[in-house]
Formats: sequence, C-alpha cells, structure tokens
Amino acid sequence: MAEFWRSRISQEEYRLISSSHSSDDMELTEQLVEAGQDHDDQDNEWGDRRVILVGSGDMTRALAPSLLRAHYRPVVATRKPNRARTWMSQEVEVCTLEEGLAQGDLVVVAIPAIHHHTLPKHLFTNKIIVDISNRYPGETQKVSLAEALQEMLPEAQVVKAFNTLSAYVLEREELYCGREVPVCGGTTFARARVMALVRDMGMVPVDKGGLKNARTLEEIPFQFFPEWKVAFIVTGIIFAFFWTIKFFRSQICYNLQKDGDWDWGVFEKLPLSNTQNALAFTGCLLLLLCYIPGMIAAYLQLWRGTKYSRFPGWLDTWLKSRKQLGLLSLLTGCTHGCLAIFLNINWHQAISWTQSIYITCGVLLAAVMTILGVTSLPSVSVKLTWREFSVVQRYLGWISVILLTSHLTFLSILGLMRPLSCYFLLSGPQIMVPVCFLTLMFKIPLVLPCIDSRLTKIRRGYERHNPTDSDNQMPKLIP
Ligand SMILES: NC(=O)C1=CN([C@@H]2O[C@H](COP(=O)(O)OP(=O)(O)OC[C@H]3O[C@@H](n4cnc5c(N)ncnc54)[C@H](OP(=O)(O)O)[C@@H]3O)[C@@H](O)[C@H]2O)C=CC1
Ligand SMILES: [Cu+2]
Repeated sequence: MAEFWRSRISQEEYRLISSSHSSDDMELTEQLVEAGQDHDDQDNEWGDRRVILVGSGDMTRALAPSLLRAHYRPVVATRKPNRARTWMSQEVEVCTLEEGLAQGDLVVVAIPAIHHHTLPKHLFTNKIIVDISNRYPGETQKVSLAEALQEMLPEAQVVKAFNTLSAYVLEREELYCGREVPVCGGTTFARARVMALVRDMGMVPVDKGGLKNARTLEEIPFQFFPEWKVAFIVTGIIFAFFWTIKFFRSQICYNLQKDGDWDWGVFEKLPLSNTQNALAFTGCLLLLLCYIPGMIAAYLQLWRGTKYSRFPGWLDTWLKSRKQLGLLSLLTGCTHGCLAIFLNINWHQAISWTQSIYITCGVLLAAVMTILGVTSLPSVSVKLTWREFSVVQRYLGWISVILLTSHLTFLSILGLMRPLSCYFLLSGPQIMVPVCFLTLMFKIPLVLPCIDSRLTKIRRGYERHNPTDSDNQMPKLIP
C-alpha cells in the first residue's frame, strides 16, 4: 500500500482492510493499490495526495479550497479548462478530463447525475470514484445514483460521500469542521481511503457499509427535521388540548352559565387571550416532559438493578426527544410571556404580593430556560466540559421545574381552590399545578443519599443480580 495512504488510514480501518476475506475485494484492492503506487512513482512530492475533481461547478469550487487547506492537491478535470481557470485559484491545477484523470486514482465526480453517462468510461478504470451526486426534488429512482454510476463504470470503485453537505457549507471551514460525513460503497480499502480524506479535511467520517446503502445516504438531504417529528407532534397535541379547554371554559361555558343573551364579545378573545393561555400551559407541560423520562429511566434502573438492559422503545424515543421538547418549551413559554405582558399587566395598578412572586418566578424561569436552551446547542455544548454541561443541565433543569411550580401556584393560588366552574372541566392551573407537584414528589426520593448512591453505582456498571457474571459482555466499572 502506498506509504502516504498507510499513514492516513486509521488502525481500525487498516484492521478492517486486513481482515476483509472477500477475494473480489482483495483483488480490487490490489489493483487500486498498484494504481496508487504508479502515481507515487510519477511524482513523489504529491504522491497520492492528488484528488481529481471532475467538473468545475459549485461543488468543485467549494471542495478545491477545502482540499488545499487539508494539504491535498486538487486537480480540476473539466471539459472547458480555459473557462474554469478564470474562477479557480492559482494553486489549483486545471486541465482537460484526459490530462486530469491520468494524474491520480482518487476522483470526485462533481457533475449532475443526469450527465454521468457523458463521462469517458475508459479513463475511469481502476479509479476510486467519489460520487457526491444528489437527485433533484421530486425525482424518483429505482436504484441509487451511486449504484447506477457503479454499473456504468464496473472497473472502478464507487464510494458515496459528501452528498450530505452543501457547497455553501464546504466553503466555510467553521461550518464543516467536526461534521459527520456518511461514507458507503467500494471495497473496504477504497472506502477507508475516502474516509481518511474526509478526516483530513476536518470532518468525521461515518462508515455506512456497502454501496447498497447509498439510497439511504441519498435520502438524507431530503429529510425534514427528522429528530423534531416527535416533539412537534407532542407540542401540537398539547397545544390543541389546552386551547380547547380554554375555549370551552371561557367562551362556551361562560355563555351557557350566564343569564340572558349569548355574548359574542367573548369570542374576540380567541386569537390572543386563548392562544396566550394555551401557549403558557403547553410550555409548562413540555418543560416537565423533559425531566419526567429521566426519572422514569432512573426508577427503571433501580428496579432492574442494572443499566445494561434496554429501555422500552417509547421511553428511548422520549429520552431522545428531550432537547427538542425543551427548546419548544422555551419557544412557547417566551411567546406566552410576551403576550401576557400586553394582556395582563395594568401598569398603573398596584400588584399584590402573590402577583409579584408570580412575575418574578416567571422572569427567572425564562432566564434559566434560556441558559438551558443555549447550552443544549451543539456549537455551545462542545465548548463545555462534561462537568459544566451536566451541572447546567441537571441542576438548572430542576431549578426551572421548581420555578415553574412556584410561577403556576402563585398565579392561581385562589383559583386552585375554587370549585369546578365549567361542569367537570378543570382549568389549566388546576391540571398543571398537581402535575408539577407530582413530578417534584417523584424526584425527591431520587435525591435522597441512600437512593442516589445506589443509582450512581448502577450507572457506573454495578449489577444487583449478577455482579460477577463473566458472560456479561458489557464493560464494568468499579462499583
Ligand atoms: N451544489 C450543492 O450544494 C451540492 C451538489 N451536490 C451534487 O454535486 C454535483 C455537482 O453539483 P454542482 O457543482 O452544484 O453542479 P453545477 O451545475 O454547479 O456544475 C456541474 C458541472 O458539471 C459539468 N457539466 C454540466 N453539464 C454537463 C454535461 N452535459 N456533461 C458533462 N458535464 C457537465 C460542468 O463542468 P465542466 O463544464 O467544467 O465540465 C459543471 O460545471 C451534483 O451531482 C449535485 O447533485 C451534492 C451536494 C450539494
Ligand atoms: Cu407564565
């Protein structure tokens, strides 16, 4: 294997290559290695560091500078070198397809997939082809674009990569550094080589296996907030629930229970007052929903006496949606705060002591939730140490639940005791205050030293039923 690539490919990838038993795979790997050595012999200074970029469009213009920054040598192979030279930097070599493809064996095909058939097939023999293409929105395909390209170029190794990034991102080092780049296809060697390239460019390659997975990679750019789906649905349902309650209590019940004509004036409150009210309780419940699954998980681990058994699927999904639920809680809570200022406060009237506590708790809650929201963003959380992150998320999280409980209790301290005014329909505070207190009640046992130390032991790997089981595959820490 060419020395340069041997040093770029990580030990884990090298182990994978060496342990690959497929004879086809090994044969193709040998051919590719030989091709790499040929190029090394041609020019020792650059050796395998040349990356041939086919096409001179947006992606080539974005990839070339990022390759230069990673100390690679981009060579642009284009149909129109004279035109391309005018927009490429001096350090980038620009040449014809024939000249470019003769210079190296790592080739990025950066032309739209509909033009793949125009590529001169004979020039791609024994090359590692990086296919970055994406289909256009609305286009359907039976086989992935990468598989179609592989079928067209059977004597090359097609590896799918970079299609999940945009030219805009690739132009900005601060945006692409640390990004995950899924890579699939080719022989293990070809894939490892592309992964090493991705890593040298400052990104994190993720091995997605064979080329049959290219279709999944080609779907990624069309995904629409996949991690937010659950949180959006839950928020919608909760908002609809509280909005309906408010509607029945303030508009329907009010009219049914009062004497005289139907008062249509109260319906004017629907867009502002009802929405503000529903947003407030949606924010409250979403905040609690961030902390309840962690508690359920803790009780489950205490009951099972181990952390090595899987949580049920619903709990797993719930745990994974906590960040999104928290950010949506911040959004709905702040919107409620802004609307409430317009609706409720009469600046010329003295406020009671319960109101002043309610307002102070509300403002503090907004501040604490903003810190929680900001620190949950990846760009901020990567800059925090593990201890800083866990202290902020854990302690400030529970402080926000305490502030929320006080905010709600002092908002409606008298209203809570009032008998049910709208048949059996509870008001927002009548629902939420007990839920807040219940959440805090279930949390208290978990912070008691005897239970907390037991949970800490379990989370460090201690198992109650089988503390010395040698069959256990999971690594254990000292209890
Ligand atoms: N733009 C983006 O943000 C992203 C693009 N991609 C993918 O990267 C690939 C390139 O995209 P992009 O750079 O935006 O495309 P552009 O349209 O900007 O450029 C494509 C290049 O392809 C070549 N080309 C155009 N028509 C033909 C043809 N008929 N025959 C042969 N070559 C042709 C041209 O290069 P020349 O004239 O020099 O030969 C042209 O500059 C596409 O497959 C796209 O799906 C993937 C992720 C993001
Ligand atoms: Cu409030």
